[in-house]
Amino acid sequence: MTQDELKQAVAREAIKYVVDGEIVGVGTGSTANFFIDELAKIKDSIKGAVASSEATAERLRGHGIDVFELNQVARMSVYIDGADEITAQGAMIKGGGGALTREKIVASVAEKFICIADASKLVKTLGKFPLPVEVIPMAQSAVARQLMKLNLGPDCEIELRFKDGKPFITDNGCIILDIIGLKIADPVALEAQINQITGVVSVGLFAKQGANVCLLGAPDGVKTMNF
Ligand SMILES: O=C[C@H](O)[C@H](O)[C@H](O)COP(=O)(O)O
Repeated sequence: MTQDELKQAVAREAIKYVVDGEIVGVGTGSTANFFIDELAKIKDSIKGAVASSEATAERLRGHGIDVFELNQVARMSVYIDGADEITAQGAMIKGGGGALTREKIVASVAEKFICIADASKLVKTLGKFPLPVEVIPMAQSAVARQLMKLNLGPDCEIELRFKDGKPFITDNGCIILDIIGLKIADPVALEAQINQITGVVSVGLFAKQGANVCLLGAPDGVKTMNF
C-alpha cells in the first residue's frame, strides 16, 4: 500500500470515533485532509467542526461542513489529527505544516485526541523530525539564544523556517524556528522548558497532553494504540 492509501485507511477508521450530532475538532495536514474528505461523507450526522488552521477551515467549508470558532464551543468529544512523529507512549512532534499552536489549543478542549498516522510516524525516540517552535517575530534572535542555552545536544541546530524563499508565517502571524538534530529523551520536560522561554508562543511537542488513541496505518491493517 502507498503512504496515501495508509493515510486514507486511518482516516476512514477515525470516523468511528466521531459522535453523532456533535462538533468535531479537526487537525491539519495531509492525513487530516483525508479525514476531512471522509467526514464529508457523514456531514449530515454531525453539527460541524472546529478547524486547527485556515487551510483546514477552507477544506471543511469546501465540503459544506459548518465551521465553528473555538470560542463558540464549550466541549468536544474528539480532536482528530495527524503527527510528524509519535512514540509508543503517545507523545508527538507536530507542526510540520506550521499549525502547531492552534492544533494544541483545539486539542486541549477535546476530551480525546485521536492521532491518525501511517506507520512511518511511529518512532522510539522523538527528534529525527525537526521540532517546530512558534515564535513572536520580534523575539526571533532572543528565543534562538535561549534555545541554544538549553544544551540540546552536539548535533543541534536552529533554523528559521522558510517557504517560497521567505520566512514562513503562521496563521497567527508568527515565525517558526525548527530545531534539528535532537534526540528527545524526556519530551514532557523539554516541552515545559521551551514553553517557558519568553517570546515562544508554543512548541510542537505534544507530550504533557499527548494522544489518547493512535490509529496507525500499516500494510497488514490499521493498528489501534491506546495510551
Ligand atoms: O502542522 C501540521 C500538523 O502538525 C500535521 O498534523 C503534521 O505535520 C502531520 O502532517 P501529515 O499528516 O501531512 O504528515
